[in-house]
Amino acid sequence: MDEDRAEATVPSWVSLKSDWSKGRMIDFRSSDKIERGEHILSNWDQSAPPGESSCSQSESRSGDAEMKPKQIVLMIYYRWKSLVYLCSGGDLQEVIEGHKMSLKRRCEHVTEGTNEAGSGTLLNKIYTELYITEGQSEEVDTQHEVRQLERTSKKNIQDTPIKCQDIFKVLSEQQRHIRVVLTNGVAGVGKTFSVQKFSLDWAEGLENQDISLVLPLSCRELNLIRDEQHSLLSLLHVFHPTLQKIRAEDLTVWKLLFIFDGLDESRFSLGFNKHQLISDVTQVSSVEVLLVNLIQGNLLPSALIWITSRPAAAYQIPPSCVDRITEVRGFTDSQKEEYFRRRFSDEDLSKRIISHIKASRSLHIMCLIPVFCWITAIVLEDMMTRDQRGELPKTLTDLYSHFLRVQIKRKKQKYGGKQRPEELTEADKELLLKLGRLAFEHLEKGNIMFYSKDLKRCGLDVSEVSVYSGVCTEIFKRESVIFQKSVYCFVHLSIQEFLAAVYMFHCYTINERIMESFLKYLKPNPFSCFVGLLNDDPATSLDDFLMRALMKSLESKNGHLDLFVRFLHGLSLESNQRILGGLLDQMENHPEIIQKVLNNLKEVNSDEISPERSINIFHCLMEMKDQSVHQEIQEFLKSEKKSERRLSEIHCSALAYLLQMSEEVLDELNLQQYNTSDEGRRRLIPAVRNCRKAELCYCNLSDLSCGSLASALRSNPSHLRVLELNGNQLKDSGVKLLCGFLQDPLCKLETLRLGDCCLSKNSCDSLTSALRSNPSYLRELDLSWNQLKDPGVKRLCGALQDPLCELETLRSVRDDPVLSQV
Ligand SMILES: Nc1ncnc2c1ncn2[C@@H]1O[C@H](COP(=O)(O)OP(=O)(O)OP(=O)(O)O)[C@@H](O)[C@H]1O
Repeated sequence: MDEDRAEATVPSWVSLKSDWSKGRMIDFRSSDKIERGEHILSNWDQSAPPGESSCSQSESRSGDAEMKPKQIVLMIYYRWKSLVYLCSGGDLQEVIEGHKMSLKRRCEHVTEGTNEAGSGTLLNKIYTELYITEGQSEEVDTQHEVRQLERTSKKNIQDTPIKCQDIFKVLSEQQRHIRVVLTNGVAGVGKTFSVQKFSLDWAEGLENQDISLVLPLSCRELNLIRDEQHSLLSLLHVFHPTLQKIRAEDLTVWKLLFIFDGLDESRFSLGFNKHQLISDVTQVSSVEVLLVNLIQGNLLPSALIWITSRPAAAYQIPPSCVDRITEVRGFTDSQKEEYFRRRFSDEDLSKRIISHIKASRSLHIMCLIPVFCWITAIVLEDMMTRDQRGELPKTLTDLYSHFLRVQIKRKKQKYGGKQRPEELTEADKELLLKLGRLAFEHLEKGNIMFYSKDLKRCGLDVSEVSVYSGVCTEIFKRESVIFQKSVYCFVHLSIQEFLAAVYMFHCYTINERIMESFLKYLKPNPFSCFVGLLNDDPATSLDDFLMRALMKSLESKNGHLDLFVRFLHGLSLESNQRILGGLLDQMENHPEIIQKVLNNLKEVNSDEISPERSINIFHCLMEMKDQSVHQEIQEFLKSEKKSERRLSEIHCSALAYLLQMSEEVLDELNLQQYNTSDEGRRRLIPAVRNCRKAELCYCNLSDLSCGSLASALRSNPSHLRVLELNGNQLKDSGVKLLCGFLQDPLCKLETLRLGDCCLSKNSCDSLTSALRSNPSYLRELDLSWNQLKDPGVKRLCGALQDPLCELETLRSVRDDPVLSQV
């Protein structure tokens, strides 16, 4: 199937186009064509003339009455041009129809793994409506869906749902013309499926027919021409060969929609501040420059742009260029059920699967993200149709181990063999471990796409069907073929992370040297319990190995090894090793060793690690099925005398996790009320995302804590009204990080106390620009006991003159906090 799909991307379009257009008469009187022509004319009523920046687009779209003479002239010119074009018999309709057919062919089948090579499922058969909201409601600094799960299982009542097909529509009177839409969503939440469904509905003539051409351009494919120079026109010719005949002037006449799917996968950097200005579709430049010019509206100012991205990469697009932000949030509870009903034609089976999922809280939460629905469907279908059912998966390692086991079994059933279906042959094992190596080596570098040479380096023979058939079809796939170059990837990032962990665990059991180079770390060991350990010493015991891997993962800034290290801990349990049917050499782990691993996790000293990331230590415990900390925190929450109970650091991570997950918004979080260490208090910071008032005074917080505080605040800005940070060494750098949150229009903070925080005039600058961008909420700002100096305060006062500024009280006196009314 993958090969089919890969071929279908480019070469088939060419043949489709040439076959289709061969010998076909064009009927200029076709009513369809006339309608299309009228459409184009009416579209031009809404579009602005070229040459204006996107960021100022909206003002120029208010209708003819308010247009400047130059705009009217340009508009008449475009109307005339499109009319001449139609009348001169341009094969507009033909090109559009050809493109629609090609797009339909490309989008009507889904590309998720399938065990039957060559057979694809129809998108419309399994496509289930997703929960998409307008606006950004959740944290944007996380890139992995698993971490997102911990936040999105609760819905915010202020969210405004929006249908995928409506994302370019003006839905209320307050809205202006929507030209650039940015759709955020974590991995596997359904962004590509949404793009595919939008394109299919357009190609089938069902939705958005006012758009002349929908032009999807996947960022992972654009990577392939990263080093080449192209004009926008030649770029379209390369990726949409059905459009070979279109000319530069056509592009300026039609209403186009460019879809850039998967910005996070792009390997180019978008320099919005400094770049070559391009307004001509035939002008040659790099892909990134073309993209920036399109987004800014310098190039084809009337073209619509839709960008999808995982949250971690979305920041690359300046908010001023975006007219609408939407977020794919996954499936609601009823959509989850709908998904399983659509997936299985056997109604009884789907009913049983749904009731099993409902009975398991962890599975039910996981199914919020569609890709987990898919994995769960595969695992549960197998378990339900088997005689001995066994225990349902409870942890992620459980689920993924079962998933891999199902793949192994399917292969055996398909190709026969003497062993029991669950057992692996040496060849299978070898192949899976080679894939594991590929997964691991590229995960370390942050790569999710591989070329043939990467496969060869890991001993994988790309020409072998074994890579695509049997055991690997739902694990690994050839994504596309462009310019005769194949690109490969794992069906999902989490599968890459799981196989990478399997491989690393295997290396540990056979004492492979690669493990040593991975586990070597340069920073001084931050773990008090390992102070005596030399960094270069080989990892000998399981506890040492796992602790070093955890340490390595915590060193990563973006958490790209978090899920990997969770899987690694899960795989240390014999029960999970057994599920994998001989892929891992089973280790005899004495209970004392496992206990030591658990104790290490509970005692990790993470002074230098962000509190957000420390929560992963708690997740590692959960993957090892240790419920003790979880239970103790549940008891703590129920207890009357909370301040008397001493909380360890791991307790605080667990508490932070539970508080941020809670349906209820906390009225007040006062860190001083918890009987714990300074580090414990820091680990509670992520809970700020779910409270109205946060008192974090005199907690020895530094600028490092401000980073995680800012990211916690950005996640749910609508709740927090009061933030007190007096007496912490935040410094200017910390305040700068906080101001990133303050200037967000969604931030409704009313009181901010930063007294005695080691601030200088630089903080005044940061606060001034934050107040200028978001002047309407802050009422009280306390800056007393800092070294602000007069020029700093003066600048701040400048911002207060803004008529929109609502600040009522500013404390800024150095010696004595005197209240000054503004
Ligand atoms: N609307 C949907 N209906 C049915 N299944 C879906 C839907 N959306 C997603 N899925 C399932 O989830 C998988 C992942 O979806 P998709 O590739 O669209 O995610 P994504 O958000 O683009 O992820 P990534 O950021 O990793 O590219 C799909 O292969 C499919 O199995």
